This record gives sequence, structure tokens and C-alpha cells, in this order.
Amino acid sequence: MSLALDPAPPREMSARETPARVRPPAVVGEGRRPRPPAPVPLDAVPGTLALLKGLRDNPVATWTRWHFEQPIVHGRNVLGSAAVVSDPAVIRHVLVGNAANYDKGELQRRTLGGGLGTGLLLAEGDQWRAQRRALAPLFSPRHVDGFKRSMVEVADEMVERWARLRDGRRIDIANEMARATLRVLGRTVFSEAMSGPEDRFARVVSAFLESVGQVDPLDILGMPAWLPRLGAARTKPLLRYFEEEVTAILDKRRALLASGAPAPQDLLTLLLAARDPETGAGLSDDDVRANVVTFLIAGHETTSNTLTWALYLLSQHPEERAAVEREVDDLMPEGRVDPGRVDDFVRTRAVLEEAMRLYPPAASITREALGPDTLGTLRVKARTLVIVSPYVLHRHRLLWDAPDHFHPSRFMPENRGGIDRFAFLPFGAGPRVCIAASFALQEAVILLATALRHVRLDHAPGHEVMPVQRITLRSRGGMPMILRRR
Ligand code: HEM
Repeated sequence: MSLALDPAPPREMSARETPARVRPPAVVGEGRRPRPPAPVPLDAVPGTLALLKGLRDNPVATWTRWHFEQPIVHGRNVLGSAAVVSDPAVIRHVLVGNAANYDKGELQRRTLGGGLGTGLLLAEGDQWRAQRRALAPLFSPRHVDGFKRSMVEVADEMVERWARLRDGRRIDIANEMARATLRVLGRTVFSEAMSGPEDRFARVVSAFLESVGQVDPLDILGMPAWLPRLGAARTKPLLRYFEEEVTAILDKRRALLASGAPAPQDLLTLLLAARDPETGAGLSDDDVRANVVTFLIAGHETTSNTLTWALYLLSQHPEERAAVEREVDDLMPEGRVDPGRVDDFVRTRAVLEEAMRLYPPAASITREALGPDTLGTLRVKARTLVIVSPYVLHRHRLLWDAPDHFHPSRFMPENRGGIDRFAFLPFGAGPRVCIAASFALQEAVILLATALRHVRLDHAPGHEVMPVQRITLRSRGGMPMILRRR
């Protein structure tokens, strides 16, 4: 979630420390390239009411020019004392060096808490440490590698379905990608599909994310939890559906395990067998359920939005699309991704990384200081909200050349070394880095390469593209595109 802060005195707004400049190799020709759509940064800080409304409607539209120009912007507003940090060295300090001084904060727990309970994403302290130790092996390179086949299967089914559609048909690619990533989760988390119809499940997950991810003014103002929130009436039945669905899946698997029949080696079996290597303790029923929901919520739209933005950006940059089409044609002579060659899709991966730079699915990473700290030269008190916004960071004027333009070549192996680890944070960093980053990238490469090998997608006329931040950074109104076979 982004913040536009009250105007601080000029000294407060000025650069606190100049970060090491991490300039990717100069990129040329940006004048001729269309600028991907994004809200124009504000010239002035909005007043309290406008800020509350902005945070509810679309937090990424509340950033001011200063945020994209200053390494640190600190001030006070309705959220109390807050510092927006875009200095890679200071980010490293907050997320890694002094990570023990920060937790995720009350606002994040209130905004997301409803569905995710005590799952890994929101757990804190000892509970988080025990879960992270127990769950880390689920996403080990060996297990992630083992999921390649399911991912390729889902990608093949996606293009087979498209092959049955009329050439020139208009489809909502945001929906298509959401369906595909949910299927991947279905296969890798649960092996067999969910017990209910997949499309209904996809719709419920999407509606749930729409309502649960909206920042409620009452939460920002710190109002007690018993006060009814605007979206609560909509969220409750969705949550119930979720719980019933997940409980049914768990019961079925427990019965299977109890029968002694061989169980599929999916994330669910691993989750039920997971033990904290230090204490030997397994997860409680509630923790297993909370983590299944966490995987669905954290792993579904993040990946599908990345794919949606990548396909949109390619549709606006025919020369980039032609380059990546050459790669997939070369690497997929039979039309399928060879699981052994996923790492060879370097341009496909560069496109995905550049899409996540411009439209980071997790647009804000927020922390609350437990005790005082020094950020560069700024002293902050306990309870200060520290915001690392990948959306701001990835378009920061001090850190990137042509920050608002689409140039996948920045992420090609020969150039990538110039990018500071803490200037590009789609998956976060430090102990709470995304546990499934390699799973997500592998899945995205397989789905994007397969789509590009079989079809060409052009943005449909009449739809205006604008990123809107809910839990993830979505495209407002989906992403209608015209499908043509290659
Ligand atoms: C492109 C796709 C994805 C992106 C951009 C993404 C991004 C992130 C980010 C930024 C965080 C750190 C949040 C913070 O520090 O406050 C995170 C954490 C997490 N992600 Fe992902 N994620 C993606 C895919 C997935 C998938 C596929 C799964 C599960 C199957 C997943 C599960 C999680 C979990 C459980 C955490 C919490 C880790 C912890 O706190 O220990 N994510 N993700």
C-alpha cells in the first residue's frame, strides 16, 4: 500500500543519503516507445480525506513526484509517522540487517488477516520461525524441479483450449492467466483438482482478493476490529466457501493417508508431513488450513498478473515480441516446453522480470518498527511505519535509466549484473523473502513461453489500461485481448 505523506519541511524531503547509483546499461530509443500506462505521480500531497479515498480506490495513484525522486521521504499523516524508503542500502538494513526490529504491522494484519489467519505470510515471531523452517523444504530446488511436469501440462491444456476458439476472438487474458495459475496450484498443492468446479473456485478467489485487499479507512484510522468494515459483508460468505473447500480437501487427504494408500507427492502431503527440524513439531490443523489458503492467495494472482502484464507489454512492443518469439520457436520445436530446458528461456524470463519491474504484483512491502532505528541519517521511533514500495523503487529516478519504459534487455544475463539486489524487489528480500520465488518464476516462464509459441495476442480496442492495487497490482477491468494463432 502506498502513502502520500503530509508535506514535510524541505529539509525532511531532501535526500538523506545518496544511494549507490545502480544504472542499468543505457537504453536507447525510448522516445519512440509507448510509455506503459501508470497513474501520473501527484505534484502535491493530498489532504487527509483525499488520501483516505485514494488509499481505498487505488493506492498506487497516491504517490507524489518526491517519492520517485528522493531516497527517503519521511513525514506524518493519518497513518502516523511513516518513512518511504528507496535507498537500496537502507532497504537492506530494514529487510535484512536489522530485520529483527520490524514486524509486518497492524495495518497489514487487518487488511489481509481475514483469510490468511496464522499462515506463513502473516505469522510473526516464534510461530513464523517454526513455520518457515517446516515449510522451506516444500520449495526446495528438488521439489520445485519436480513440479515442472505439472506446469507444462497446464500450459499445454491452456493452448489446446485456445486452439478450439475462433481466430480473432476477444478473450480476457487476465482471466485466462488466473485460471492457468490456479490450475497449477491445484496440481502442485492438491494433485487432483479442487473438489468444486475450478472456474467457480477461481471466481471466488478473485472476488475474495478484490474485497479483502481493499484498504479500509477504518483500518487506517486504527478503529477497533468489532466495527463493521465496508467489505466485510461481501468477504464473509467467500471466506466460508474457502474454508469449506479447503477442509474438504484436507479431510479427503487425511483419509487417504490413513488408509495406507500411496499419497501423491504434492505440497499438501508435504505440508501434512512437515516438521520443524529443531523441535520435530508438525503443524496444527488450523496452521495447515491457513497455509493452504495462504498458498492460494499469495500464489495465484501474483503470478497471473505478472503474465497478464507481460503479454500486454509485448503487445505494445512488436520488436520485443518478435525477439522473444524467436527464442520460444528455437527452444520449442515440438511446441512444448522441455522441462530440462526451462533455464534456457533467458529472454522470456527477462520479459517477465521487466514486467514485474513496471508492475510489481506485490506493490508495497510494509514494516512497523518495534524499537527506534536509524535509516541512513534519519532517526525513527518505535511504531514508525517503514514502507518499501517495489512500485516506487522500480521506477525511481535515481536508480533506473528510462524508468517508465519497457526494456527487457536490462534483465538479459549480460546486463543484469548492473542491477543492485536491493533496487529490484518483486519477491522482497531477507528472512521474509517470498518462499516460492523460484516456483513462481519457473511457472511463469513455462506458461508465457507456451502462450507465445502458439498464439499472438493484441490488446483489444476500447479498453483503457490502468494498474490498480488491491492485494496485488491488477489491470483495471481485466485485460481484453484479441487471440490469433501463429
Ligand atoms: C510472481 C509471483 C509472486 C510474487 C511477485 C510474490 C511476491 C512476494 C513478496 C514480495 C513477498 C514478501 C512480502 C513481505 O516481505 O512483506 C512474498 C511472500 C510470500 N509468498 Fe510470494 N510471490 C509470488 C508467488 C508466490 C507463490 C506462487 C506462492 C505459493 C505457492 C507464494 C507464497 C508466499 C508466502 C507463503 C510468503 C510469505 C513468506 C514469509 O513471510 O515467510 N508466493 N511473496
